[in-house]
Parts: sequence; structure tokens; C-alpha cells
Amino acid sequence: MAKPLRVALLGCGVVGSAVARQLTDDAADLAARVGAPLELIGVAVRDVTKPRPESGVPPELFTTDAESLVSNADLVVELMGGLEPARTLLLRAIEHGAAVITANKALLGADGPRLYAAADARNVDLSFEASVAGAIPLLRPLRESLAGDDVQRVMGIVNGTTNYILDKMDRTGAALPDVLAEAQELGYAEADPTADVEGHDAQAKAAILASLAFHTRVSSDDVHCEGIMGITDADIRDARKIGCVVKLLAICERTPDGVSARVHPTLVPRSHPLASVHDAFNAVFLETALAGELMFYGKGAGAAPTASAVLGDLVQAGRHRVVGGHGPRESAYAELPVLPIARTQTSYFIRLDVLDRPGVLARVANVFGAHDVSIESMRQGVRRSEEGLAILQLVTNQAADESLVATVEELRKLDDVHEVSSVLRVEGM
Ligand SMILES: NC(=O)C1=CN([C@@H]2O[C@H](COP(=O)(O)OP(=O)(O)OC[C@H]3O[C@@H](n4cnc5c(N)ncnc54)[C@H](O)[C@@H]3O)[C@@H](O)[C@H]2O)C=CC1
Ligand SMILES: N[C@@H](CC=O)C(=O)O
Ligand code: NA
Repeated sequence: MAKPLRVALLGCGVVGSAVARQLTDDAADLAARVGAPLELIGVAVRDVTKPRPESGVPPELFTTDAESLVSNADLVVELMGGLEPARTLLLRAIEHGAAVITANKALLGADGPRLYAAADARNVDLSFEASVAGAIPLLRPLRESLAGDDVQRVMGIVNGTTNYILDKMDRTGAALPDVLAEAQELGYAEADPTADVEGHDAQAKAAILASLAFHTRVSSDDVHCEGIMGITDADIRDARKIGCVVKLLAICERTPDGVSARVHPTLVPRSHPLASVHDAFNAVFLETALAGELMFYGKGAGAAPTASAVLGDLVQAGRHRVVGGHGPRESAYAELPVLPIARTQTSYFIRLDVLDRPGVLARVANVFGAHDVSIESMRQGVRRSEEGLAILQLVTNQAADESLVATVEELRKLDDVHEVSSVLRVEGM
């Protein structure tokens, strides 16, 4: 057995506590797998007096001096979240020659290349399996197992909190704020849960996935993002009526013109495998040139599942310390253009309240035709006859997103249209 490797932990919240606990409870096995004991030399926290019995960390190991801690470690595990001071501490750790492990998708999505460059310059590992889809081994397959293949498409549910919320709304009719509080209690949500419900957590994850899948730098800012705050009971009911469920999807695609990445609420047919992803589970489908279709499923959030991914990275980085070598570096050589959503092919579900008068269907259909958008199906909903209104629910075929946006804009201006009451993208029909 080699000499102990010094491990510094930054943050002792939901995930940090679970990692710390496992470092103690499973010390002998982890040492045997690494080839050296993993010695926890300190845990950086904001308040050293706060009791954290669940972590099993001896009180003397807590410190507020994160800078000194990272300067003395072989392996630094960042589980604080947020851009700063996480970025500065990771860069300092790398500068001192430590391998770094992080679950911080917000930081990777905003500034990943800077961390990669620093890690490459010092020849140390930068690992982040927990940052996307929690426990699911997804980034290592993309970075390593599929390094000889060409990924065409990545589509999936990568945010546990919003899946938990949408699933509960669908299955029990519960209201969004109540279910969000439950997801927070269960440790799924971000410290600021608006990152979950506004889609920014999934946006950062989509940036990480697209970067790895397409060997091209894609930052969070390149990812079109719509969250779930606008999803209403009526949307969930409409989805049900047309045999669908609403899911927040991340979709990254390679096209002849470049690559795109987007996150938005999406109608998915109930027969689609993503429709049966319940609670805080995540699921991601890959389409590749050689392997064909691959599916990854598991727990995307929560203390123990996320700790599993962090510890896997920690063991791998530890092994590299013991026997030499390091994990993959940034692969961004392809430098493909990153396309805006306007140029992505999508299809829309549109709900319209129209004036119930002769010729209205033809005039509505004309607007679609004028933008080269064809209608896949149309359904007339319950009439609100006292107001002289009828409800139309249409699903389009695939078209450029900009054409669909233009179609909706023009529908809104039509005299026959009282209101465009819902617009959602559709996948898998
Ligand atoms: N909770 C989950 O299911 C998952 C979380 N993650 C990521 O893991 C990281 C940690 O998440 P959680 O444990 O859920 O968050 P958390 O909010 O429970 O824990 C973060 C801890 O870091 C501490 N902290 C923050 N800034 C600090 C500073 N400047 N100095 C010292 N301590 C500081 C906080 O006080 C808190 O105790 C985040 O990047 C999150 O995005 C990734 C996958 C799943
Ligand atoms: N808040 C995130 C945690 C894991 O990344 C989620 O809900 O998925
Ligand atoms: Na993962």
C-alpha cells in the first residue's frame, strides 16, 4: 500500500456530508481499491461551530480556511457549488498540483475550459461525473468508452427536481410550489432552487454534455433555456388528452451545419421510455454512429447517489496518483459551430382559443402554410359556447424553430384568435 493521499473536502452540505461519511465508513475498501489510504485532512465550511453529525467528520477537521486546505492536498473535492469561491479554490488546488473532483455544473458550464486548461498545464485530473445526472455513469462513457464513436444526439431528463415536480403534478394534480418544497426537503434541489425550476441547472448540464459529445466547446450561454415555471395544470391536462406527459428535456444535436443544445419543457408520448421516468430519476439517450442507441437511467440527485459518482472519481484520481497516468483532457478539437435554437428543427403543440365562426379553421391553417409549417394533427377541444369560443389543439410536423415562432406570432395577431394559450415543443411523436 502506498502512502496516504491527502483529501480536502470543500463544502459539507447534502453531498459533502455523504461523501465524508463514506470516506470514514468505507475507508478500508476505498484504500484497497485506490492502493493507498484516503486521508481526510480537512473540510472547508462557512461555520465551524455548526454540528454536522451526519457527516461523521471529527470537529477539529472543520475549517474556514479553504485556501490553506487546498494548498496541502493531493485530491480536492469541491462540493460547495456556485461560481466563487469554488473557481478560485479549484484553480489554486490545481496550481498546487492536486487532482480535482467537482459536482459543480454551474461552474463547468460557465468556465469549464479555464479549469481544463489549468489542469492540463499541471498534468492533473479534472473529474466531474457527479455534475451531470448524479449517480449515472454518463460522462466517463462519453469521455472514454465512446471516444472512438461519433455521437449524433443526446436527449434526456437531467434535472431530478423538475422531474419530481412534473411527475407529481401529473400523477397527483399537486401544485408546483408544494412539490418544489418536497424536492428541497429530499435534498434534490440546488441551494437556490430557481436554478432548477428556471432550467439553468439543466442548461449547464446540457453544455457539459454537448461539449463532451461533440468535441466542441459549448458553454451554458450557448444553450437555449426555458424552465417549468410557466407550466400550468391546463398544460398537464392537455398533454394527457393527447396521450403525452410534460418533461423538462435537454437535447443536444449534431446537424450538417453544426451543433445545438437546448433545454425546455417538452410533450413526450406516454409510450416513450422517457415518459416512465418518475420521481427524481434521470434518463439520457444517446444516438451514435456506431453504437446506435444507448440508454442511461438512474438517480440523478440526492446525497448518496451523488456521493457514488464523486467517490468513483476520487478513487480513479487516487489510482492515478498511485500508479501514474491521468484521465482524459479536454477534447474540443472539432470546433463545430454552435447553432441558435432558431435553426433547430422542432415541432410544436399549440392551444388556441378561437372565435367560433365559419372559415376560422381555413384562416388558421393558412398561417401555418404561409410559414411552411405542416399540421400533424388537430383536435377541437371543449367549446366555451357562452363566450362564442372554441379551443383548437394542434401538433405540427417538424420545422425550423424560427418558422414555428413566426407562425405563433402571426396567429396571435389573427382576428379569429382570442388567445394562444399554450405553446410547447414536442419530441418522440
Ligand atoms: N444535491 C444534489 O442532488 C446534487 C448536487 N450537485 C452539486 O453538488 C454541489 C453541492 O450540492 P449540495 O450538497 O446539494 O449543496 P448544499 O447547499 O447542500 O451544500 C453546499 C455546502 O457548501 C457550503 N459552502 C458554500 N459556499 C461556501 C464557502 N464559500 N465556504 C465554505 N463552505 C461553503 C454551504 O454552506 C453548504 O453547506 C453543487 O455544486 C451542486 O450543484 C450535483 C449533483 C446532485
Ligand atoms: N438540483 C439538481 C441536483 C443534481 O444535479 C437536480 O435536481 O437534478
Ligand atoms: Na453522472
